[in-house]
Amino acid sequence: MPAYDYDLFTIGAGSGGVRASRVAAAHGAKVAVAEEHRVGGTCVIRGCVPKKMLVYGAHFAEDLEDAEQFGWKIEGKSFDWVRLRDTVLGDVTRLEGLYTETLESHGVEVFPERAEITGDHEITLASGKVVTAKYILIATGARPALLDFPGSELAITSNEAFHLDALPKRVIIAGGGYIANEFAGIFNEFGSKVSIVNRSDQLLRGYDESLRDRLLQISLMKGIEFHFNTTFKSITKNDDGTLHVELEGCDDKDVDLVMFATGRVPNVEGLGLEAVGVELGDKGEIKVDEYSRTKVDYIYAVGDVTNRVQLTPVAIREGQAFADTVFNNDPKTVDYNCIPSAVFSHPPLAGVGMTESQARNKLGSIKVYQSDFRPMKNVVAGRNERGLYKMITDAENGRIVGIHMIGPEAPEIMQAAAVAVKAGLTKADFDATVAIHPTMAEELVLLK
Ligand SMILES: Cc1cc2nc3c(=O)[nH]c(=O)nc-3n(C[C@H](O)[C@H](O)[C@H](O)COP(=O)(O)OP(=O)(O)OC[C@H]3O[C@@H](n4cnc5c(N)ncnc54)[C@H](O)[C@@H]3O)c2cc1C
Ligand SMILES: NC(=O)c1ccc[n+]([C@@H]2O[C@H](COP(=O)([O-])OP(=O)(O)OC[C@H]3O[C@@H](n4cnc5c(N)ncnc54)[C@H](O)[C@@H]3O)[C@@H](O)[C@H]2O)c1
Repeated sequence: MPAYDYDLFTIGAGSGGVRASRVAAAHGAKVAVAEEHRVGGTCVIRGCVPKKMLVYGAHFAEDLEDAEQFGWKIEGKSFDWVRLRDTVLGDVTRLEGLYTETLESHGVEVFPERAEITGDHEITLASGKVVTAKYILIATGARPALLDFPGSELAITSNEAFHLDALPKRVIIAGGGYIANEFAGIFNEFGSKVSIVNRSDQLLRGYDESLRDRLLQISLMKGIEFHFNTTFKSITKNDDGTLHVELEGCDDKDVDLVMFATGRVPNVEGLGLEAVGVELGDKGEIKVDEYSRTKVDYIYAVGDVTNRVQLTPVAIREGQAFADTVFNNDPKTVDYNCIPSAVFSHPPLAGVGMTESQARNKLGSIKVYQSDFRPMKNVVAGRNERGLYKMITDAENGRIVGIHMIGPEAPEIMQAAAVAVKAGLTKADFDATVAIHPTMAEELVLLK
């Protein structure tokens, strides 16, 4: 047996890499991790966490507006983007410190630099240092996909959105998925004129059709513009520094900012994967088996770089399962069935299990229960915005196969409802549960 410098070398200290490294070290392994940007990865540094803080900040716009109906007179209110931006960035730095501390307190050595595989069991760091490891874990995540057309380099991505010097008066967001809808809500609440430009006529593919329609309706009502079946021809800079955007499918637009939110591509380039025999799939993702092992028996990969489900809790589970399997002799796989998810749009939406059309195709005979209601707070505020909850059951046995919700706090409510769906409960189990009144969540046990 050759002697290696480390039992495990992890490339990438994001959601998957941090969990895997920490747990492997707790199981007694000698572990090092390399991070080329900042410890914490996408989710902590420029994803879920700062995004959610901006969503909170943005929502005050509506709360302050609604407050008047509840008797509050708020004079001279104004919004300071730089103050919010710096508060968020400050908290991100605090979290980065905590993640680094957790790694170090578990005895994981952290290299703040890029790493590449340069030979069998061999990793070379940007500084030139060469180390060896018995196992290598690739947890390099993904990066924003960029569109390619004349002037496309003038656009930003979510990476830059957290650092803007000023809010754009007018912004075009390309794409119709998670990031496009979340940032459309954020910018719109802050007062920017938002236009979503989407190449297809579908938003948020994979979510239940009724929720997608409802989000579109409400977003239009809030003043967000949508241009479907529209593509980019060019972006040029006007004399005053604003951007002229030529579009195919709708009129040209002059805006202050264009942001691409058109998916994410796995970070596999320049890692030396081909040379050691790691196999890639059609989208450039690392191909792995159910234990996250690549074609090379000592190289594993977890998280977005494998393009299974691009969500932080999934990357974390994959990292945990890898560490338990390899370093605790406790083979574990991740169960991808019934993963709940949410879009932190305004209002947010959330889903678990099959959508109505998926269930109809798969099961044939289904029952759909739904509640289309105006939350009490919206009624008092005079806000004409309705929530929609849907439950899809297998008509044969009443088992719930999907729950879908749009409305205030939908993701918070969904986390608990997802336990019931995962556990295979039936509509009758929900009916047997006494409501908590008055709540929005009680709609779930009162569905007709
Ligand atoms: C704007 C945005 C919002 C999001 N919101 C949510 C949300 O609300 N909920 C949710 O569940 N998910 C959300 N996600 C997705 C989530 O962030 C990812 O699924 C998750 O971070 C994936 O974790 P990972 O460990 O695979 O990769 P990452 O967290 O991306 O970590 C990979 C790390 O590897 C580093 N790296 C890459 N190559 C190298 C190299 N050669 N050497 C050294 N280091 C390297 C990178 O710098 C990075 O830090 C969001 C993503 C974005 C972009
Ligand atoms: N709340 C959350 O959990 C959350 C939030 C943000 C991001 N994420 C994760 O990050 C991933 C990336 O987010 P996203 O919004 O960039 O991706 P997405 O897959 O949700 O949406 C991508 C959008 O871009 C469009 N698109 C793709 N290629 C295009 C092209 N060449 N030209 C024009 N349009 C194109 C698609 O039609 C789609 O509407 C998500 O899939 C998700 O897994 C999760």
